[in-house]
Amino acid sequence: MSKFIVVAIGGNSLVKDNGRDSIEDQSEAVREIAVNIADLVQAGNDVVVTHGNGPQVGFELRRSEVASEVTGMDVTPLVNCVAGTQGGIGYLIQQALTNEFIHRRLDKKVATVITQVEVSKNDPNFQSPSKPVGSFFTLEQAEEMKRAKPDWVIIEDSGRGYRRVVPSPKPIDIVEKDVIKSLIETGYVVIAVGGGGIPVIKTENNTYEGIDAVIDKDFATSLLAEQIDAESLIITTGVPQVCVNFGTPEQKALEEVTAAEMLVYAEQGHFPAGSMQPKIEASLGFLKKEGRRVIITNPENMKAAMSQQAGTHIVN
Ligand SMILES: Nc1ncnc2c1ncn2[C@@H]1O[C@H](COP(=O)(O)OP(=O)(O)O)[C@@H](O)[C@H]1O
Ligand SMILES: NC(=O)OP(=O)(O)O
Repeated sequence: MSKFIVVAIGGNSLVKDNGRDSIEDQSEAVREIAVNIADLVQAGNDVVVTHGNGPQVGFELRRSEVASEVTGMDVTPLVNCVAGTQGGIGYLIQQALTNEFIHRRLDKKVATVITQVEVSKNDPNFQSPSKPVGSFFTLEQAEEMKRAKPDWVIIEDSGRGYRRVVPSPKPIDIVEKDVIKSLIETGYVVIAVGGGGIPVIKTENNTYEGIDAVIDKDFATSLLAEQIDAESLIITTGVPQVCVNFGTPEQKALEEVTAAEMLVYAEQGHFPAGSMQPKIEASLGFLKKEGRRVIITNPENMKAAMSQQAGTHIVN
């Protein structure tokens, strides 16, 4: 199999106004990202796209909970909210990329694969929710929500406000990996493991069944990149570079660092759980094989980052 670039799009980078969940805003953000991805494809790279859904899956769940309170309809299980957002965001990316290829007269087809990702029902992360979803709250709003919803777990999210968290088990296997590989080998630009994939567990009969959780898309993306033997992983997020001492007067952006150096920064506590830490851990997992490269940057800088002029580059 030839070498591929896997591009992961952060769920937060698709949201402009966190309170609104506007499809118009998401479409615009996706169209901007599609231009950058099309540049990679036009330059001759085989590209696989993955994306997050943290904000969107929380909005979807909340919509369903509020509708249930008003109408008595059943609340949509979290796993189905993941499936819904995977389809909805996949559609936006698929259409934006297809249109970009039409504009450029590039003979490229795009396919989104509904992807199930296996997790263990015994994963300890089911007991300690850590994945931030949905809106950001102020401290006052968070306290009010905790009083109204005693079963919610709410944490502070990287200095950006307070958010509800849900269980986030580690991905073990990508159920549709062979379908994804075949599509890539046939020349498709594939969108897969959206929202970290739909979490499923293996039953005693060796079949699959959904389980309520949101898998971190950075871990699922790293596993996919591993399983298709990708050469590079580009993680796009809300910042142009990874920093040490983030959000303090001593903040310093990282340009090129080795995996060993990044591990030291991680151990020193520079990367918070639920935001930058999973990206770094997923990157270090992918970099265990020689010759690979991870780039972390924002969508605007993706092209410049490919020629080493932007972003944080992590190498072996
Ligand atoms: N050390 C750090 N360097 C850069 N950004 C950081 C750091 N620590 C936390 N962040 C924050 O984490 C965010 C990325 O996490 P998040 O928004 O949850 O990811 P995603 O883009 O996948 O949705 C960045 O946009 C930034 O605000
Ligand atoms: N599922 C997931 O990790 O989404 P975000 O990238 O939006 O946090």
